[in-house]
Amino acid sequence: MDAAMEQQLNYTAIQNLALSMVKAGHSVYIGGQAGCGKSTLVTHIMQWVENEGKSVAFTCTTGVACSNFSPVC
Ligand SMILES: Nc1ncnc2c1ncn2[C@@H]1O[C@H](COP(=O)(O)OP(=O)(O)OP(=O)(O)O)[C@@H](O)[C@H]1O
Repeated sequence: MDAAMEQQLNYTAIQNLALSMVKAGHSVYIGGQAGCGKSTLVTHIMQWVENEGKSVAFTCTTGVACSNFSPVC
């Protein structure tokens, strides 16, 4: 994900914190109430990882959960 993409999304402070921690190489648990932006952030983290030339392994506990990530599942 490039800087323009991050700017366009206008992430919240907590989304930016999680993103910066991922970029720093930390393992991050992303949780929160329904609709707070978890899936949006995870999708863009996956895009960022791929843009870094790395592979992404993505799993969900159910098919319904995975349906939120149609571009990758
Ligand atoms: N920083 C943001 N600013 C504005 N809208 C946002 C932001 N992050 C996410 N959204 C929007 O909020 C909506 C809910 O986001 P998302 O589906 O990522 O939430 P979620 O936490 O994964 O929800 P759920 O727990 O129900 O699966 C989407 O329409 C998404 O585009």
